[in-house]
This record gives sequence, structure tokens and C-alpha cells, in this order.
Amino acid sequence: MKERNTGGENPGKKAAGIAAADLVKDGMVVGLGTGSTTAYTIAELGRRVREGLDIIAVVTSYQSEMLAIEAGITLTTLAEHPELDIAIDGADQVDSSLSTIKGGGAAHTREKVVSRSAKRFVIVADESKVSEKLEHYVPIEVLPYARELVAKQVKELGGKPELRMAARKDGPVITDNGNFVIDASFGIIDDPKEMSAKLSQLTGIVEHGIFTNVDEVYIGKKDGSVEIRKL
Ligand SMILES: O=C(CO)[C@H](O)[C@H](O)COP(=O)(O)O
Repeated sequence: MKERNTGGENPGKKAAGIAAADLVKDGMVVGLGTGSTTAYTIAELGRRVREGLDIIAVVTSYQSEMLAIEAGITLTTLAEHPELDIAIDGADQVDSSLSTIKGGGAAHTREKVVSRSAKRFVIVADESKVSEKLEHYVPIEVLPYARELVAKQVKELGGKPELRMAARKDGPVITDNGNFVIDASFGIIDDPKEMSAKLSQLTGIVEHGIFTNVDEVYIGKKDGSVEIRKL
């Protein structure tokens, strides 16, 4: 399974992350995604907050909570603000119909809840994340108790399940919700909506990482330019 590479400055991620922050205006309630691309968005929003931008935000992980606090962004909760004006988040892969795989940082459950609570859902990514079809493994958050059952069901769907192991802890990755993650490889996913519906039906899963609700994608290039794709 490919290693997650989030280290070092990436001009494409930076360009996309900063450009999308421009969509955020005074008075908005904003969903803040997780990952190294969204970190640029959060830092840019923090810079604008210091210049007087008036927003409140809901986070998707402890990582985005820490970054938002450091940036000086006022936080709220979905309980207080169940409807968000916009959510901005990263991606592991985006296809030509804007179907997206997320969860490389194991945050996709909260990311999906936040994205579904937003009127507008924007993905920020560098160009390496864009592909004609989805073929990235699909992260699936599972109840620890159900991991073997979920692995069996993934195999029945033709997938290869792999329990995600922690890098600097012995044993499996534990999500912010206290669960495990199974990364499921299916090869090329021709019909993301169909695959999403099938995965949602598995017993023992909390949420999977296929997102079919993306409104637009900001794609940052190495030269610092940004392409915007909408449906
Ligand atoms: O889904 C995610 C976390 O669960 C991230 O948004 C996704 O993995 C992209 O991360 P990065 O911007 O660091 O490449």
C-alpha cells in the first residue's frame, strides 16, 4: 500500500489551498477539512481573520482543530450550527466526474458528515490527485469488534482488505472516533456511486471514503496556477 506523503512544501497543494480560502466571506460558517492541503487553507483563513474576516468554523479532526486554534479561528460545533455555508477539504483521488476518495488521514467519517452539512463542498488538491477513474484504495472506518466481518464482506465484493497499521504506535490506527480503518483495494472503480452504495450496506462499518457530493475541485499545479473544475 502506498505510503502517505504529507511532508515538505508542495506548491500545488499550497496554491489550491490558498485559492479556495478566497471563497470564504464575512459571516460564513465554514467546515475545515483535514490533511496537508487543507492546512494551507486553514493558515490562509487565519491570516485573513487577523485582518478582520469574521467567520466561525467546524473542524473534521483533532488535526484541523489544532491548526484552527493555532490560526486564531473561532470554532463552533455542528450541534450549534448544523448548516454550514461551505466546507473545504482535501482528497486522495478525484475522477473526471468529481467523485472523490478520501480518508488517507483516517478522518473521512467526520469529513463526510461535515461535507454533507455544507451548502457547497469544495475539494483542494494538487494535480497528482486527479485521474480519469478512481483506483485508489477506499478507506473504511470500522467498529474494532467487526473488523473480521468487514474484511470478509469486502472480499465478497471483490476487494482486498488491509487493516491500517499505525506508524509510531504498535498495532492498528485508531481514528478520532475510536475505531479501526480497513483500506480496501478494488482496482479501477467504474461506478463510484454504485460502489459507494454497496459499501454503505456492509455490516460493521461506520463510514467509507467515497464522496459523491463534491461541487467543485481546486487543482493546484507545480507552477502555482490553479484550475477549477465544476460539474
Ligand atoms: O481525506 C483526508 C484525511 O482523511 C485528506 O483530506 C486526504 O488524505 C488528502 O490529504 P493531503 O491534503 O494531505 O494530501
